[in-house]
Amino acid sequence: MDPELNRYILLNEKKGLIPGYPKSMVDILGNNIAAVYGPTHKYIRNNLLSLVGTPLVKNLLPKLDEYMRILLSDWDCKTIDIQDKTMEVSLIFTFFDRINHDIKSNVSEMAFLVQFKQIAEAEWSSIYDRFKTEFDKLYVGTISLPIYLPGTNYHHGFKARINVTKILAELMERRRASAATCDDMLEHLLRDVDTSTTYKLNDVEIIDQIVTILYSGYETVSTTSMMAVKYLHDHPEALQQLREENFAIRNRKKAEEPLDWDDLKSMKFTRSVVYETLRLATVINGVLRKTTDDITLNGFVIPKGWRIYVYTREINYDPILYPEPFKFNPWRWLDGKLESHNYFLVFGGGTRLCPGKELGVAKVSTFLHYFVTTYRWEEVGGEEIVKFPRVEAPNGYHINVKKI
Ligand code: HEM
Repeated sequence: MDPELNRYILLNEKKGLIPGYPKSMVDILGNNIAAVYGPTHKYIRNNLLSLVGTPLVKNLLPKLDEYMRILLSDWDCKTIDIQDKTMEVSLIFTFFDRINHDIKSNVSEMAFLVQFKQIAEAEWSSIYDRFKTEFDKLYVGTISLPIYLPGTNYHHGFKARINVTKILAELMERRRASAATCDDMLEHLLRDVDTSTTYKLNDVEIIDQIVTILYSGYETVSTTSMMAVKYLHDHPEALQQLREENFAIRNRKKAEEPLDWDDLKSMKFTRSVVYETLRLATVINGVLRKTTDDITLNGFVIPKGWRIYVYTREINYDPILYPEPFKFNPWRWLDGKLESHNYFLVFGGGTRLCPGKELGVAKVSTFLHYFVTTYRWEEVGGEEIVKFPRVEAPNGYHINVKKI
């Protein structure tokens, strides 16, 4: 829990502190970015950065904006399980770039499904169903005990990984056979659009990258979006300021005009709300490392092959860094100093600093932009939200939504 030691470990992978994720995760996620180190990690990471890194957020914003409008367009006078809905926020636009405007009227469709149908036409809806079912099993399998017996989550997850691979391989085959070009991540991976990357990924690596992107951005973005709604509900003064900031942007734009990069950069209070939510409702409690040799840390010898849980959660509640640490106070982030603090490890650090950081913040911010400028809401009430060991609403988080 020592912030200095945690930071040292994150910054010193080269000294033999490599990722040490559990067997279930490695077996099911494959030889992905979290399982590799050294030069292999470098090229896999560079490729990922070319798909989801900060400079890309600028290009991805118009689509993100469009999908978010669609996702939020039919919530009026409904009771929404925000936990369920924000899952869709996290999945938005991983694969597919175009939206079929004809199906906008059927907007209760999940954003992911909308994208699937659009790209793949008639037969894709069946692929979507298969994919989502398998992906959910895969997800649960990665956090299970690695006991390969029929009926266990690990066994289901293992099988699901085989099926996900099969579905993605089919998808790639079709895309390669198609003469049409798309402007999405899959296209980028297949056609090697990025000429700055000298290393060309093989098909197995491409599939690993797709699974990694879906996996890493899934719970992080959705839980943060849900918790931001919760904190804003409980703190009307913060909601008021957030609304003012976002209405000011809407008022200087035409109704259908999407958010652009300058808007996003100007949303300082929105960003502060996202950061304060990430701090208070810690989605990733820590990261795992493994020693490649005996190593001395703070006077203790950690033997070769031991795992270290770099537990970063408690740093978020350090009263010296964050006075009144359990108070939701987005204003503490406004001057930007805390974001660059040495002990701000919400997105990890060193060579593994989250490559999807700005994309994740952009997704939650765009969601909040449209949510608070379109709707007001009340909690149905009586539902519990647990913050440890996982942030979740065991029975959902239901709100009654009305157009402003
Ligand atoms: C907004 C919420 C997010 C949080 C709090 C978060 C947090 C983190 C943390 C703590 C790590 C470090 C893991 C380690 O050191 O082993 C990490 C790595 C990573 N994140 Fe995120 N993340 C978020 C969003 C995303 C999104 C949206 C994506 C992708 C679209 C993404 C992709 C990744 C990948 C691929 C890695 C591995 C990097 C590497 O090993 O080099 N993350 N993230």
